[in-house]
Amino acid sequence: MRLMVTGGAGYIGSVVAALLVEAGHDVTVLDDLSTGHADAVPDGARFVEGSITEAGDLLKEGFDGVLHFAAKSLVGESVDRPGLYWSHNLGGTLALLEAMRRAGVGRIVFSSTAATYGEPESTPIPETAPTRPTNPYGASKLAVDTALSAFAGLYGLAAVSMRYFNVAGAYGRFRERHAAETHLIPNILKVALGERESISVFGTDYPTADGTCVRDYVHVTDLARAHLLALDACAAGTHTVYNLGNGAGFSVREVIDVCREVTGHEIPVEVGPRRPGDPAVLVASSEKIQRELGWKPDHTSLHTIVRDAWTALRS
Ligand SMILES: NC(=O)c1ccc[n+]([C@@H]2O[C@H](COP(=O)([O-])OP(=O)(O)OC[C@H]3O[C@@H](n4cnc5c(N)ncnc54)[C@H](O)[C@@H]3O)[C@@H](O)[C@H]2O)c1
Ligand SMILES: O=c1ccn([C@@H]2O[C@H](COP(=O)(O)OP(=O)(O)O[C@H]3O[C@H](CO)[C@H](O)[C@H](O)[C@H]3O)[C@@H](O)[C@H]2O)c(=O)[nH]1
Repeated sequence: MRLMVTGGAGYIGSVVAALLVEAGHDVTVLDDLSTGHADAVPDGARFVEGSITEAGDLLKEGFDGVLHFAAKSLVGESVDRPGLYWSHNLGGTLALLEAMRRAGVGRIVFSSTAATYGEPESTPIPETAPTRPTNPYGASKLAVDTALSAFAGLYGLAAVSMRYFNVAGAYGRFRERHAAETHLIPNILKVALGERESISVFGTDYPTADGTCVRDYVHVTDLARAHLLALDACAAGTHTVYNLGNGAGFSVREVIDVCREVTGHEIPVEVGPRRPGDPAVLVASSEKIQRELGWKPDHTSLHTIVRDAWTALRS
């Protein structure tokens, strides 16, 4: 297929672009490099520097589908600058959807997020759980999911929203490389590399076994493979939502222990206050995508996820 990957110079988009090229697709990456890196675009993919708000002319070249990763995705920043998140994530995506409609591009796979659910009533979280986002980032992604349903119903768009839980690990050289890094695993590994003194643990008074937050870490390669399945399964006039996670939760302290094992570094810890808006436990039920598309995570061991991130970081 001839495919456009928005945000393909970023962490997850670059891994998906690499897998698409390997699978023989004709891939064009559209990325404004606001948080991505031109050298993360895989060999064999064409790179166009630009915004999703200006995708119209490019789309008219003729594409079979779009994989849409481009977004602002820092929860804390979204609380401080909600307008930026609404205009960038919702406004930007609406412009992209209109341009796709005008160009006759009828298929999209979209990066949604566990943040659309907010504080869950129970875990693991299925796709049928209430969506009550607790920050503008999650709200803007949920609004896009709603728009995708409308475009599917009105214009026959084939759309899939992938709700990622905590994405981690690396695929070869393709790794997480954010200038303003907020995610737990890359920040712990910076301590092991000597780029940070210690890791702050945000809260030890949660109602969990060791008092720290529990998250579901999914390997980026497993996550990326799911996109290829979704692309094939897209059906005209339907919008389908899938959760993507490992189905197992690890606490912040458990993650730090695994990072110690993998790196051999003592990783000093500082206990800090809770980070506003962090739910205690977020674990996915990925039963729907396993049942409907036959997806199964291969790299479920946290040790493997951290090892791959560590190897890529040092290469
Ligand atoms: N990393 C996670 O754990 C996680 C979890 C849930 C959802 N997501 C979603 O997955 C997607 C990818 O996340 P990531 O971690 O790879 O982020 P990233 O910041 O590494 O990648 C995003 C890419 O999009 C580009 N971009 C941003 N705005 C753009 C625009 N208007 N036009 C063109 N390019 C633009 C950036 O330059 C960057 O290369 C995002 O939509 C994010 O919300 C990520
Ligand atoms: O330096 C740090 C960084 C994080 N944490 C903790 O580690 C856990 C994981 O935090 P991350 O920032 O790595 O990930 P989040 O769970 O906050 O965010 C992820 O899940 C969200 C859904 O709620 C969004 O989808 C978001 O894009 C995705 O990265 C949280 O409990 C957080 O409080 C620390 O203790 N110290």
